[in-house]
Amino acid sequence: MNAAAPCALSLRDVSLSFGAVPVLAGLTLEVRGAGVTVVLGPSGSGKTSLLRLAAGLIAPDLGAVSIAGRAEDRAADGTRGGARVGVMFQEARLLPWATVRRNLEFALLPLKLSRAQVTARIDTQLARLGIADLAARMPAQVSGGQKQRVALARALIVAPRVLLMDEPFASLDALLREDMQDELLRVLALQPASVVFVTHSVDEALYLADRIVVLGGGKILADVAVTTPRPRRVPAGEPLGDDAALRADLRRILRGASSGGARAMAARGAAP
Ligand SMILES: Nc1ncnc2c1ncn2[C@@H]1O[C@H](COP(=O)(O)OP(=O)(O)OP(=O)(O)O)[C@@H](O)[C@H]1O
Repeated sequence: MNAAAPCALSLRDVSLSFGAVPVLAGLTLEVRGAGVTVVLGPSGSGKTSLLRLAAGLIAPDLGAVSIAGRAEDRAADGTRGGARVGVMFQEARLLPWATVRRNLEFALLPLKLSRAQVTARIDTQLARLGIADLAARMPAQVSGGQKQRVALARALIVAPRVLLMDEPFASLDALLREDMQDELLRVLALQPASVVFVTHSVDEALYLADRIVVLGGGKILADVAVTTPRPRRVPAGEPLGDDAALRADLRRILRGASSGGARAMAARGAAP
């Protein structure tokens, strides 16, 4: 994390419960600069809740949440920012009654662009994701993988400073999932953003992350930088080279050994 970069996302002493169910307990997390921060945790550890807090969809019981989305932000083409947070979920959540192009147009509405700017932005984004030929199709006429590409295009088209992604590739088959992971990294090289990416897959975390934050028991159990050079893909089944030890640690901590796992990570030099 670049400590000098402006804060993209900040959760400070955040607590959240649903009725009697405590989910987050005094959690503090800061994300700065461009790069992929993966939030990793077992089912029910509060990953989605953390993302929904970040997106402003729910409010914490205690603590403060702030996210870059300020009106004074300007996109690369000089237009005003408006909603400068992109969100992507496990399901594409496209408007079923609108073409792919119209779906992207709706995402751009808050930016109050001219018609020419809207057209140019959509054409650029569709081309960047290799789906220009889908522009006139309805969501029901595109495949699951294509839908997620459209959803990624829709999230990126506002040139977000922060991109929140909740298991966006979890419903895809293994090969398509790998393609989308590569696609995400490729597009981020063209349009950098602070990405907060939720997953429960250790392999996905190690492939994508610049930083991995492990959630458990309502808190952050481990916070590690992943510095392995990209590309990190290896043939299926083989350990991830330099990351093999980290991978083993992450698996241990996720297996519910929040006590032993956290200590192992700390012993390895991970920031608590
Ligand atoms: N709207 C809600 N009302 C009541 N309880 C909720 C609500 N949303 C989440 N929870 C509960 O909060 C806890 C954390 O849920 P959350 O979805 O954030 O976890 P998660 O780590 O994303 O899980 P998963 O990996 O299974 O998606 C769970 O016990 C869940 O049942």
